[in-house]
This record gives sequence, structure tokens and C-alpha cells, in this order.
Amino acid sequence: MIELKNVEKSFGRVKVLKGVSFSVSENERVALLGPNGSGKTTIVRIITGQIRPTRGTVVVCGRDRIDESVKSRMGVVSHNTFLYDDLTAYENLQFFAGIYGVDDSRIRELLEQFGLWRRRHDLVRNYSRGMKQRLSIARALLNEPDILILDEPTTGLDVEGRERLFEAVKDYKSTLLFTTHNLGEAEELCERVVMLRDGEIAYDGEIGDVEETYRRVML
Ligand SMILES: Nc1ncnc2c1ncn2[C@@H]1O[C@H](COP(=O)(O)OP(=O)(O)OP(=O)(O)O)[C@@H](O)[C@H]1O
Repeated sequence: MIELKNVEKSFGRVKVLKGVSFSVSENERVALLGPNGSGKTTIVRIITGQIRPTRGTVVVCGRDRIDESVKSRMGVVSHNTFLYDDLTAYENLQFFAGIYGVDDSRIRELLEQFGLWRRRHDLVRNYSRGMKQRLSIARALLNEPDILILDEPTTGLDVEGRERLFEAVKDYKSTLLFTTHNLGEAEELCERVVMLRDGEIAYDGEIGDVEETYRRVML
């Protein structure tokens, strides 16, 4: 579903990704781990078509151009919430439901699932950070995407929000790429782990005892 081959990315003179290769098969659940600044979000931005690699190839859903048809098959939760502040929560989901041809009943289901139904008519600008994050997750799940990409999705979530997210991700049966700094979360949701250090892959394998592997490979 996702394949990166020798991907390099430079910003100005700084090379942030130094020849990254890994793939994620259909229905596989992969955690992407690594310290601050190791390049995880840069990889996510490349896979989701927000930026292009300087060198190398990226193939997603069999396509080497991340165009709208590929993007419509991905659900993404990232630092960018992809929400409109001047619309209500309901209107935000309605807008994306319109693009994907998703039924109104799915909007209600997700708003209830993420505990936002009562506040559905509030403007997103008046939402708290955690509420925005919950809505962003609902938006990513709206069209039951073939690939779910979660870049540090628990940022700002309270205990209940985190539990609702994990329930939703466990119910979701397709391909998952998940970046986190929480090794326990990676172990709970994923079967494989890719560890990134300074723009290079340091480990790619079964998740196993992720804390032990992380300590051995990264520290
Ligand atoms: N637009 C940009 N211009 C210049 N440098 C950038 C840009 N985007 C990212 N970088 C640099 O690329 C490196 C990797 O950043 P990235 O956000 O991918 O790391 P990360 O692994 O996601 O980190 P974190 O765990 O802190 O979120 C960092 O040194 C960052 O400063």
C-alpha cells in the first residue's frame, strides 16, 4: 500500500532524510518511531503528498503521484488538523462528507463516538485543543479510508479521548501508519515497527519487546 525507495529530502542545504526505504503492506499496522527531529513527520508529509522528496520514489495505492485520487483513500491525523475554524464541527464533517459522498448518518456516528455530538454546532475556533484533535480524528475516519496515517494523534487528548481513539483504531481493519513517542501505544496498536534515527532507518521488524529494541538500537 505504501512503498518508499531511497527517499531523500533536503530543506535548503540540510538533508533530513538520507535514503529511507520501507514498505507497508495492505492491512499491515506499522509504528514509525524515532526521537525529535529524526524525520517522522517529513515522511508522513511525503506519503500524504504535502511535500515531494528530493530524491527517490514513493508509491501509495499503486500510484507514484500522490494525486487527489490517492489522497481520497487516505485518512490523516497530523499537526495540521485540516479543519476550518469558521465552520462548526458538524459543518466541517459535512464539507468533507460532501467531497467523499459520505452519508449524514456517518457524521452523527463519529461525533457521538468521539463525544462531540452535544457540541456539534459550536464553531471549531471555540473548540479546545483536545476537542479539535478528536474532530480531526473523526474527519480522518469519515470515509473509512484504505490507509490511516496517524502522526502523534494523542497530542492534546485526555484519557477518554485517547481511549476512544484506540477503540476506533482497533475497529479499523485496514492499513495503519502510526507515529508516536509512546512505545506502549505503538505496541498496543501495531505489529511492526520502523525506527528512524537522524533521517535513516535504524530498525525495521516485528514489534516484539519494543522498549528493549528501542533501548538497544536507539540509545
Ligand atoms: N519546512 C522545513 N524547513 C526546514 N527544516 C525542516 C522543515 N520541516 C522539517 N524540517 C527539519 O527536518 C528535521 C526532521 O523534522 P520532522 O518534523 O520530520 O521530525 P520528527 O521526527 O517528526 O520530529 P518530532 O518527534 O519532534 O515531531 C528537523 O531537523 C526539522 O527541523
